[in-house]
Amino acid sequence: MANRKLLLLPGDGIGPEAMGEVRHIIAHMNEAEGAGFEIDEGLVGGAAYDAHGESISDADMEKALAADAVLFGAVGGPKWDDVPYEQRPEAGLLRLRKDLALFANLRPAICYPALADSSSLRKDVVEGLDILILRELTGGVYFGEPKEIIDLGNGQKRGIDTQVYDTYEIERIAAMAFELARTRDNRVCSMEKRNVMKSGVLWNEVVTATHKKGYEDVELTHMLADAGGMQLVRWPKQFDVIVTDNLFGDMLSDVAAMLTGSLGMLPSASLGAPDETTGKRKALYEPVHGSAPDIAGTGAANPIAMIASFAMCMRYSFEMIAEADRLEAAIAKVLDDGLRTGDIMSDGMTKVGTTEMGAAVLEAYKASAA
Ligand SMILES: NC(=O)c1ccc[n+]([C@@H]2O[C@H](COP(=O)([O-])OP(=O)(O)OC[C@H]3O[C@@H](n4cnc5c(N)ncnc54)[C@H](O)[C@@H]3O)[C@@H](O)[C@H]2O)c1
Ligand SMILES: CC(C)[C@H](C(=O)O)[C@@H](O)C(=O)O
Ligand SMILES: [Mg+2]
Repeated sequence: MANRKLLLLPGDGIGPEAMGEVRHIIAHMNEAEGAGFEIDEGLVGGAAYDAHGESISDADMEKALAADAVLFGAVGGPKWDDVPYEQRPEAGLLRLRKDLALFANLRPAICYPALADSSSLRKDVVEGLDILILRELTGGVYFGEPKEIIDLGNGQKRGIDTQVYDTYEIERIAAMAFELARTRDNRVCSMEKRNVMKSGVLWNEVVTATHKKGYEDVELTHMLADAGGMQLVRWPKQFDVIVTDNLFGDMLSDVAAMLTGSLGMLPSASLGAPDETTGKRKALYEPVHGSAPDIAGTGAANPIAMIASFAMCMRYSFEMIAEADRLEAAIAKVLDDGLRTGDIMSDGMTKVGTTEMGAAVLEAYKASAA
């Protein structure tokens, strides 16, 4: 039996609720298909803060470093609004990204056929949509120094964040964008704000230079990130792969989420560089959505983003392509059958909660066994 080490970090709010559905899928795969997932668990976010006063412990960081892949739920919520900035729940996620060196965040936005009517945009704008936002994840304004609030002594304070990018950080994400594009429609659009930001000027230069180093078969275009946001809602199907920095990628992927119907639909994969000896990448898989405090505890959360994140985990970390395809097809099947959580509900459909949706996906997965 294959030995596949997975660390589950369910986190806060709807994180544990959505993760519960993935747990059932993993249990089935271990029992019925000999998948050999070896599960460990840890605490992150507010749950970790409540247990030991920090958003992730060194012991759980060690587990994350030792795992083949990490499955992450969501962190945050009003309960922790007043904890010190360094210990806020979100800091646990940022530490995981930084310490595991997960520089590449793949955020696919796919509009399932059954949901073409659920977007706030017209059906013809989103129907058949399949784009990939590749977000740089360990640099930029998220991690640049200085990052502080200073007292100016005249009754004023100054908040400072620093946007920093070095050549190598842009090169490696650009190369990844070109490589991913080759597996898709072979087109990359790079987004920055070179008209305002020096880091944008460098980003544009380095992406262009990287393109010339063996990637000229891929079509490369550039767009200012604000115009990119506009084009994403005007005619998103013009894009294939969008490569952009940490902050623009955060915002543009939430915009892209609404093209698919709901934030509850969007999975993501965060990958590091291949290990020099084993070739394996460190990896963390998480839904794009947060802890959704407004619906946490009500059993209404859509578990599809979390389940689809597990499908990405099988695809990218374990080369379980057939299983990933089957799980994604199972999601499409339950949507075709008319099952909907509240966030994607529309007239004539059957409203279900988290557990019913998760169970239906698992049944559809089981039914697709060869
Ligand atoms: N990766 C993460 O852990 C992550 C990501 C984003 C936000 N957050 C944190 O989550 C907290 C809440 O942030 P927010 O409200 O801005 O964003 P959010 O993504 O938690 O929620 C935004 C809206 O989308 C809805 N929604 C999100 N996921 C859903 C799902 N699976 N099913 C149904 N509806 C869903 C919510 O009910 C809410 O109305 C904050 O503390 C924030 O920092 C964490
Ligand atoms: C929770 C927060 C730190 C995170 C981010 O800003 O990257 C989230 O919004 C995301 O998109 O994963
Ligand atoms: Mg975000």
